[in-house]
Amino acid sequence: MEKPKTYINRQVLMHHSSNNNLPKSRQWPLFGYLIGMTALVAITYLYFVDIPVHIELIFFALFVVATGIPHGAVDHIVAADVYKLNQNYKDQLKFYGTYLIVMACLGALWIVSPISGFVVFMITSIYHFGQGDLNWVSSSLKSKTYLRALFVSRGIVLIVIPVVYHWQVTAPIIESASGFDITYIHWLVDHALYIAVIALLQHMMLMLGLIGKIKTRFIVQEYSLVIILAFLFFIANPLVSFALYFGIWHSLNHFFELRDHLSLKNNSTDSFFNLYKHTVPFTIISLIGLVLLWYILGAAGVKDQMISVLFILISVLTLPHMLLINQMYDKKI
Ligand SMILES: CC1=C(/C=C/C(C)=C/C=C/C(C)=C/C=O)C(C)(C)CCC1
Ligand SMILES: [Fe+2]
Repeated sequence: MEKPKTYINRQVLMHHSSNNNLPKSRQWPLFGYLIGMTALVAITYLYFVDIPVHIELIFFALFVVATGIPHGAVDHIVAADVYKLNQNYKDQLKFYGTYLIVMACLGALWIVSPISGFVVFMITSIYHFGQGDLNWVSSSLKSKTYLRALFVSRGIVLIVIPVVYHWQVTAPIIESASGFDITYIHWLVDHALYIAVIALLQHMMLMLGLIGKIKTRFIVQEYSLVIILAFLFFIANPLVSFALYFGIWHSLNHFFELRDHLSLKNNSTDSFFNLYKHTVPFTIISLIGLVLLWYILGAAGVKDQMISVLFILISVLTLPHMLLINQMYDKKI
């Protein structure tokens, strides 16, 4: 008589925990639209191999400006919520001060040792993307070690495939930022395909541990997502595939998570568009900053260094964002 009881309890528990925490981006019909869009871009690459570079760059810029930058531009609201900050001078100074100090630390590291700056950026990005994608399974898992391993493993798929497999495109960007040419690592270039395939397989294997812990339907969904994303990462220009992932999976999902999380206390963020409105000031400041940088570098005659400066700037700006979001999720776990 013991068996059926345990079974029923587990079913109830699974249903309860996984349904309550299923993020918007994993719910139908949105999940279907996003997967469809991802597949559409992949199929476009499959049939039209020679997509003009300027179209690719426009696509990249569009997503970065529409959702990428804005998803970090509400960090002040997230921090106010996570650290219970008030609108007073002292608390504001605390937030902006800490944010700037973290930025300055990574900036200093980039100057002292560009390779270390780059490595810190890659490791933290891997964790941040994995956490954003898979935090919703946390309430269904007892082992936090397995959860964190899943985050790292997902992040590896998202970063290693586009960066290593497309080394012809990414190596010059990495070299201009870090001073290090990854093509010096011969095994990396010679076995780029194997490395990318292993990056994918390790995650597919680790995800098997989810069986029995979350609904089979959600596991099938998650496998489909990983396979379609990996397919896109293999065949598309890495800037395009990354922008698509960053724009419609990472950033959009982040907005939905924040809307649900923040609206509990703050009714000015209760709808998606209300939250999006809050991103406007810092998004505009970032864009003005970018335009200014372009002119300053142009005037100084070092426009070629735009990519490296931009890359370092992105890493410096995103480190406090990644640390803050980690704190936000840790409070929820
Ligand atoms: C190295 C490298 C890339 C990696 C970019 C990364 C790692 C961005 C991280 C952004 C973060 C962490 C945003 C936070 O929300 C690209 C552009 C794919 C291609 C060129 C080479
Ligand atoms: Fe982020």
